Amino acid sequence: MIEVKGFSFTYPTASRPALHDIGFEVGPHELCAVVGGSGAGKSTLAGVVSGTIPHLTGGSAEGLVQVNGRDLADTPLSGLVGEVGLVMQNPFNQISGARFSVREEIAFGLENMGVPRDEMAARVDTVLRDLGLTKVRDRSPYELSGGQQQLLAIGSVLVMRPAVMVLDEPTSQLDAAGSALVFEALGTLREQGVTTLLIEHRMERLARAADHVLVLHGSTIVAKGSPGEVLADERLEEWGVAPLRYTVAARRAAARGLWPGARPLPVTLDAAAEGFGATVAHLDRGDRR
Ligand SMILES: Nc1ncnc2c1ncn2[C@@H]1O[C@H](COP(=O)(O)OP(=O)(O)OP(=O)(O)O)[C@@H](O)[C@H]1O
Repeated sequence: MIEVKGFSFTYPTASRPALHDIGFEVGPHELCAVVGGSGAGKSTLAGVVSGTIPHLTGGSAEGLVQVNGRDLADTPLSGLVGEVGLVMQNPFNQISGARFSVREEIAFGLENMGVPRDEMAARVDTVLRDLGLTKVRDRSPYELSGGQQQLLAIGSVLVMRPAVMVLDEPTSQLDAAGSALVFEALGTLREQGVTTLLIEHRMERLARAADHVLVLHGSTIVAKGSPGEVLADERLEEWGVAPLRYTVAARRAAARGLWPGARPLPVTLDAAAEGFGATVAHLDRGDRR
């Protein structure tokens, strides 16, 4: 569970806050996506929820940030191991380089925690299976594709069994196939009850995968709700986020009376196909009369 209330943060050298008076909650089994233009405060938010900001950066913070009921202001970073895990953009930078195989790399954090060998092997096998990495378990991390490397980074965090995962643009360095692997893994996390905060640019995928979407603009949250509510908002572009092509097409159709009036604008291909299908059926009936 993530709970943020009335939270503001200013970096040590900055004259204005990077986050201003933000509040939201994400529960277990929920995936909350964060979108926003450049400089909106997305990575800062990822740092705040994963505990690195302000612990490592300094700066001034006010308000409440809780992870599983623990107030992050009073919790040292070492106390958050196993509570919250952070996965970043570049999978390559997250590989320790200290281990020879994928299996050993995933076990690395557990070794440092002194987890008994049997339990360690069982936990590593489970993560390998859940993320579809079993077949590459004996390969060097450096021989994997970018998508598999990012799965490995996710696995290395997941094996610590954090209740909360924060992912800061985990697919930005990946091609479509690599992104598909990561989004599949996000589905697995959600099934397992992990609370997930995802900063992401791939709107089509997050429109299908997220339970909630937050829009950050000018350091504050300007919209939050379901993907359908938030991503079809006509102010999205003003907030620095490019709308989905399905929404744009339906909005243009609506302006010409070619979108069913009561139907919300679509954010997924399926919803667009249904809406345009209904329009065509309506026009067909009109022709036949
Ligand atoms: N270490 C820092 N010191 C001072 N200011 C910073 C620091 N890091 C970020 N900022 C500022 O905080 C604001 C929010 O930055 P942040 O990186 O969180 O935005 P973002 O939404 O992740 O942007 P992008 O999509 O470009 O990565 C920006 O104005 C940025 O210049």
